Amino acid sequence: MHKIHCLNNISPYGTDLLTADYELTEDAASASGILVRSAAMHDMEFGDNLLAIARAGAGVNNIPLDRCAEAGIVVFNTPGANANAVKELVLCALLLGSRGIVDGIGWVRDNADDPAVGKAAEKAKKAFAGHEIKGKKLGVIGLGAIGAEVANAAVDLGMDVYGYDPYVSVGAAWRLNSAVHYVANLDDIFRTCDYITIHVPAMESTKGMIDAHAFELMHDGVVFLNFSRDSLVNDEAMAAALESGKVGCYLTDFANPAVVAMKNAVVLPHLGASTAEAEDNCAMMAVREMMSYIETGNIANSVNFPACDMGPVPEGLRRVTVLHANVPNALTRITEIFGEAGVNIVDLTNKSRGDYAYTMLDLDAGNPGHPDDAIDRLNAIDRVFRVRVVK
Ligand SMILES: NC(=O)c1ccc[n+]([C@@H]2O[C@H](COP(=O)([O-])OP(=O)(O)OC[C@H]3O[C@@H](n4cnc5c(N)ncnc54)[C@H](O)[C@@H]3O)[C@@H](O)[C@H]2O)c1
Ligand SMILES: O=C(O)CC[C@@H](O)C(=O)O
Repeated sequence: MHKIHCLNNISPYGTDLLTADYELTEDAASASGILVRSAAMHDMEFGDNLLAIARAGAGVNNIPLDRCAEAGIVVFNTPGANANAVKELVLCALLLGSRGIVDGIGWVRDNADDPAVGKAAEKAKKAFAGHEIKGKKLGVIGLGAIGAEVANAAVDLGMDVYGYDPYVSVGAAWRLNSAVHYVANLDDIFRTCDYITIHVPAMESTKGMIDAHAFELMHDGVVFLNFSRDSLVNDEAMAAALESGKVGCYLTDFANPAVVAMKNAVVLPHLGASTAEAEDNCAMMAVREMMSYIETGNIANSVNFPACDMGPVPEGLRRVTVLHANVPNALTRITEIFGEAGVNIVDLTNKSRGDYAYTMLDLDAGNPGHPDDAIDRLNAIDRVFRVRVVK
């Protein structure tokens, strides 16, 4: 029986997919799998049984990816599963940043007791007039699942769209509307656009990438949208840019003490992926990825180990998997050990990704040799993180 712990509320559409071989547990320390949304895991101790963490969502900055890799824990996310939800909220934010909607709603609330509110509104409304987004220039930083959807939807709304992503995947580039202008230099997005929206992951390399230099290049009154993570924007520089009018409006999904105090900031409580549809999609994808890894060793959509797929375990074979460091000679050591134990390797896949690698081996169970000795010897290899007999 595999025990699964949910660190956050996970849609039952996901947990209902767990078969009779699984049970939910309140005890994270005994779990083989953890399902999580935004809960912070950096200070968490992980149990020895923990094989996988599946993030029902895109961002994985709440999970210590390298520590997990070195403990033999595969971390998954659910790319694209909540992209439409975020895209729709970004479109809403474009309009909130263009028209006096927020202040207008505030005015109506403040005047709710006035019996002549209708007449008063006709006089007051000139204070809340705005601009149309049609024909305006939108810069999209990051053209992954969300950025590409935002860029395409903005083209459909008549915007002139500029996209920047030096690492764009072939799939995402293929999905982009050909009307999106590809920009090779980020500064050109800052210089050109009336609206800028950022859709990149929070990493050391993207921390504070929207800084005083970026604001210096922007148009006066630019509207800036951040539905990715607050660490991407330097709050001090943003506060100064809002104060001077360089940024006309900052729309962010990430409340913190600095942004809630900013003039002309519209702050939402991390609502980007909070739709029933996105929560269901993410939960189902996370549970499927985790079950597939536990039952077959196949890895899809991991963020710390390479994708690797040998299909279901063939009848009559035994599958062993090895999570290890991406170092010279690792594969030779692994195959040598099985050879010396008299175990025939019928099929094998080895993939690497950055510092980490994964080897899957299907072994001849009819002529088993001494597989237990082999497993002990594999476990003793330096920089082997986990050896698992899947079946
Ligand atoms: N507000 C929310 O509720 C919510 C929901 C989902 C995702 N997010 C955030 O949005 C981010 C993006 O999500 P996604 O699903 O589009 O992810 P994704 O992985 O599909 O796309 C990210 C894109 O950013 C690009 N990129 C990386 N570094 C870059 C850089 N320095 N400059 C320009 N581009 C860069 C990558 O090449 C990739 O194409 C997530 O990492 C997460 O932090 C927020
Ligand atoms: O789980 C959520 O509500 C937010 C998820 C979102 O920030 C993500 O990165 O996918």
